[in-house]
Amino acid sequence: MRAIAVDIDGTITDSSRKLCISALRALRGAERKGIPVIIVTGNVLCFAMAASVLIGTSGDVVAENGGVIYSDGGIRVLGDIEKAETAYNHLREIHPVRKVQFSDLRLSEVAITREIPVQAIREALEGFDVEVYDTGFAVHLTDPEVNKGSSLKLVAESMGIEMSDVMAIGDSENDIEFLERAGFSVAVANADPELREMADYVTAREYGDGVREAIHKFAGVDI
Ligand SMILES: O=C(O)COP(=O)(O)O
Ligand SMILES: [Mg+2]
Repeated sequence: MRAIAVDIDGTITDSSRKLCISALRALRGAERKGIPVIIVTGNVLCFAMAASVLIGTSGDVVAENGGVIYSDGGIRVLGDIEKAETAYNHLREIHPVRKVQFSDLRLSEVAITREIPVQAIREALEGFDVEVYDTGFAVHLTDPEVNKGSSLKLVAESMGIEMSDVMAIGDSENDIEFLERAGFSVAVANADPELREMADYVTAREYGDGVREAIHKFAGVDI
C-alpha cells in the first residue's frame, strides 16, 4: 500500500463531528512511515485543507464529493454548481430546505440540512441532473459527472500513485464510488449497510477507532 485515502465525517470524526484522537494518531503514524494520507470529503475545500494542515497529512485533497480538488499546488473545480443550484431552486418550491453552514464557500455542489427525509428529496428531484447523497451529516446535490472516486484517481495519478496501491476508508453512501475504485476498501463499523456490504474489510470498531484498527492491521503502523 502506498497511500491511505480517508473520509472525514463519521470516519475520522465521531457522530458529533469531533476529530477522534485515535484516528489522528494513526494518520500521523502512517505519515511518519512514509505513507501519504489523502483527505477525501464532502466538506468544502478550505475546511478540508484546514483539516489536512492540522492533522498533518501530506497528500492532496478531494473536497465537495469530488467536485473540487487541491492537486499539484492548485485548486481545480470539476463539478458544475449550476446543475445543483437548478435542482435546489426547484426543491425550495416544494420543501422548506436550507443550505448547510459555509455554503457560500461551495464551488461545485449544494449541501442542505437533513430536516427533510432524503427519499422526499430524491422524489422531488427526479429528472434533474444531480446525484443525491445522504452522508448522515448533510444531503448533497452533486454533479453526477464527478464523485469521490473519479477525483481521487486524478489526485493519486498526480502523486504518482496507482489506485490499486490505495487503501480507502469511509462511512457513508458518498463513499461508495471512492471505495469501489481503491485497491483495498475499508468501512468503519458505524458505516451505512451498503458500504459495509461492498467493502473488503469492515472494522470491528467505530469511527476513529476503526480507522486506527485498519491502519494498524493493513499498513503495519504501531499506535
Ligand atoms: O460533508 C458531509 O456531509 C460529509 O462529509 P464527509 O464526506 O467527510 O463524510
Ligand atoms: Mg463520511
